[in-house]
Formats: sequence, structure tokens, C-alpha cells
Amino acid sequence: MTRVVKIEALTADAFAPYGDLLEASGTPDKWINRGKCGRFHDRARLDFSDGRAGISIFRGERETLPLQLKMVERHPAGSQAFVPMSADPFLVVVAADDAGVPVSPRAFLTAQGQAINFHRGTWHGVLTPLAEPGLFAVVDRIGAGDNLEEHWFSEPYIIEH
Ligand SMILES: NC(=O)N[C@@H](O)C(=O)O
Ligand code: NI
Repeated sequence: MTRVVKIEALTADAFAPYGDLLEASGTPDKWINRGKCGRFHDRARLDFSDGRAGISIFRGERETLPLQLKMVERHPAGSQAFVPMSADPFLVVVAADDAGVPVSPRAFLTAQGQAINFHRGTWHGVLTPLAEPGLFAVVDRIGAGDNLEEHWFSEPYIIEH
């Protein structure tokens, strides 16, 4: 039986068990640059354990919907942030953990101006652009040791609107 995951709109509350939603929403925490810039300060829980923070640029190939979700992964030693460098929405997939096995995947569609940070150890789908050129700044752990655990589902989930 095909398991379907319906796409949800990304909200801070819905995403809270998995990570942080980064966006310029509400009143800025600080006004800087002589009042010309709102700073939404320190909005993500970053964690790089024994490594260090790095910023990389990802240029991902666009995916189309409905999407087959065959695998999710997690980074046991660090958080990972996806910051789009375009105005295009992208797909964010997460799952809960049940004794080391990802369960109950959820899929979110970002709105323009939204970025996300997966908390350390959160099961997630890999970077999934929905438009070209799929450019993202990615903030994650640089360091020794293995920081990637993959789980391949016995049957893919279908992610759709
Ligand atoms: N492997 C890698 O650098 N990227 C993945 O972690 C991902 O979540 O896209
Ligand atoms: Ni990842």
C-alpha cells in the first residue's frame, strides 16, 4: 500500500520538534544600522559538537512533485541549516525517530524568505529545490568523524500536495 505524505505549509510551531524556522517575521529583536535594518537575532539552535561551523554553497538539481521519498538522513554530530539564495520555495522533509528508525515523515513547503535549521540528529530529506538554479547556503558541521546516517525506506513514501 502506497504511503502518502501531504505537503504542509511551513510554520515555526509545526517545525519546532525538528528544527528552527528562520524568517523576518514580526518585530525585529534589534534595530541596527541607524534604524535602517531589523535584526531577527540569534534565531537558530546551532550545534557542531566537536567540530566547527562551516558555510558551503549547494547548487541542487530541482525536483518535481509528486516526489518519491526513498531515504532520509541525519547528522548525529551537528545541526544543518538550508538558507535559500533565491526567492523560490523549496521542500523540507523531516521525520520523527523511533528507537533509531525514522517514522511519520512530514513535508513542508517554504514561503519566500524562509530558511530552516535542522537540529542535530533530526531525520530529514536531503536538500530538495523545486526550481532552478537551486542555490543554497548551508551552515553545518565541519570536522572529523562520520556525521551522516542514512535510512532507506523499504517502500518509498509519495510526497504530494
Ligand atoms: N550531504 C550533504 O552535504 N547534504 C545533506 O546533508 C543534505 O541534507 O542535503
Ligand atoms: Ni543533511
